[in-house]
Amino acid sequence: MMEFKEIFKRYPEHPNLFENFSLSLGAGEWLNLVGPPGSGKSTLLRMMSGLEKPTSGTLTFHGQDLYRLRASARSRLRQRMGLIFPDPVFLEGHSLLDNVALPLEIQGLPQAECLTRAQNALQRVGLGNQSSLRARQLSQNARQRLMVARAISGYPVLLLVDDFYHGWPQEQRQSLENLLGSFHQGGVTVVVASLPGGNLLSPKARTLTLSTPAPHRIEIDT
Ligand SMILES: Nc1ncnc2c1ncn2[C@@H]1O[C@H](COP(=O)(O)OP(=O)(O)OP(=O)(O)O)[C@@H](O)[C@H]1O
Repeated sequence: MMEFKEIFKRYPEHPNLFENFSLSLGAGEWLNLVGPPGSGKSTLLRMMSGLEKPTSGTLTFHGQDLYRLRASARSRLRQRMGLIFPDPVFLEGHSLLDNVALPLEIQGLPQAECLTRAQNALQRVGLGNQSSLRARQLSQNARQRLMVARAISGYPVLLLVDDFYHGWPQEQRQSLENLLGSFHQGGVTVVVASLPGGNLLSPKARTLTLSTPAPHRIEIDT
């Protein structure tokens, strides 16, 4: 479903973060992406999500070259991804329901369906009873759960998760693990980026280790 071919990624202070990097991600796969801080996990996730253009190389998603598409076509393709990243941006003065439903409406789905999907997604992350609260009223933890609701409401085929859940109460982490597991069981491809030992990593899945120092080429452990 996703293919990195001969990808190079350079930042001014990191001129060879990824160098001739290739990776194939199969449909329905769960990939653990593990490495210490600064090893490039978030950069790799952002490249996958269509938000960070590689310096060179080809990145295809469902056979389409993500970074050679026009912006509008790329954002249509990105609607098939669910992003669970740190520091989400919300409509702070709007309700939780709006925050999940409006992106679906922008995709052109009928309003009634958007509202039903949004309410169901909020329910699944434990915010079902708070759907009329404003986003700005939420605790940090609840904001992260709101982001998960937004990510799953679009019925993604690919979930990209930057694991920042170390501080979560055990019960909520377990429920996020279960939620990701149930999506994966339903055929969704999942990529989890985490520090070594992260809770959301699947022990049965393929692991890509980004060790430091870069450059990263192809280093797949199983
Ligand atoms: N937008 C950017 N501009 C310049 N350099 C960047 C940018 N994003 C990342 N980097 C650099 O690339 C390297 C990898 O960063 P990245 O955030 O991808 O690593 P990470 O493994 O996700 O780290 P962490 O676990 O701390 O989030 C770092 O040295 C960082 O300074």
